[in-house]
Amino acid sequence: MPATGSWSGAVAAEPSSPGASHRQGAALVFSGVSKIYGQGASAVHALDNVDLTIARGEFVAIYGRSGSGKSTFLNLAGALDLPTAGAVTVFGAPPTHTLSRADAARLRNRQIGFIFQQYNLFARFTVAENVETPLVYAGLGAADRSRKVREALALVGLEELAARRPAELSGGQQQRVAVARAIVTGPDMVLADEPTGALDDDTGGAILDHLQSINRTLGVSVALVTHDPGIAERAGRVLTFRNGRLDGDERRSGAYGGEST
Ligand SMILES: Nc1ncnc2c1ncn2[C@@H]1O[C@H](COP(=O)(O)OP(=O)(O)OP(=O)(O)O)[C@@H](O)[C@H]1O
Repeated sequence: MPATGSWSGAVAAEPSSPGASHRQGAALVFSGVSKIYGQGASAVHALDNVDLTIARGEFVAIYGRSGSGKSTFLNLAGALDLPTAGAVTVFGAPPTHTLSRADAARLRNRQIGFIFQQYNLFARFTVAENVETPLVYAGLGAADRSRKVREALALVGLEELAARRPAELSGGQQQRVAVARAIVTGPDMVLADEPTGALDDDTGGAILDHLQSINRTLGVSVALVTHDPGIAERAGRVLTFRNGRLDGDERRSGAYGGEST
């Protein structure tokens, strides 16, 4: 595979829009994907020749020890970073390394929702304003934004807290705001990096329940990074990484997303 680790600048075809024919087929394809940070003696092979496909509607745990390559996987899957070699394809769009930065940003905004361990909310914005942010980037009008924000907050049970600021919320409530922000644009896939890592078991379990509900009722694919086996076993499929290699691919019936695979 040719080295692909920078934005080519070439203007790729417009990524598919939600509701288009990509609703059938793969959510995510990794073909011979490697990621090397640094060069020479200090080079770190964070991902090593990874091949995998995640189908539309799956709920997948990305599992492995610290340093196994989980976050690197998520960054490549979300077109936040590029592989050093190989190709990453998201919902049938051209491979991420062929997209311009603008096309990659559009792909992220339209089709991918991100959730992080530390919530990453804007402290000075209200709950509603935080959830509204991706809709502003998407160019929606004020009335549509307001309706979608209300719907997303209702999905996570936070309508009453719309006017508060993040510092006035519990950790679990802040993560529910992050979930609402991740789904407000109607993405096809949610990528979550240790979303329960900062929460106690019960509160974290409630976040997983929200993600399950989004997966089941909206058909949104979910890829959730965790180093916690108890969380991984709730997913319909567990992809285990070890030293940058895909070391296991286990499907479970009856778990989240288990029926759809
Ligand atoms: N920007 C970077 N520069 C250099 N090395 C990096 C960079 N990001 C990650 N790495 C290295 O790549 C390897 C994989 O890191 P990654 O963050 O993907 O692992 P992880 O499984 O998510 O770990 P954790 O569970 O601790 O977050 C590690 O050895 C890490 O030190």
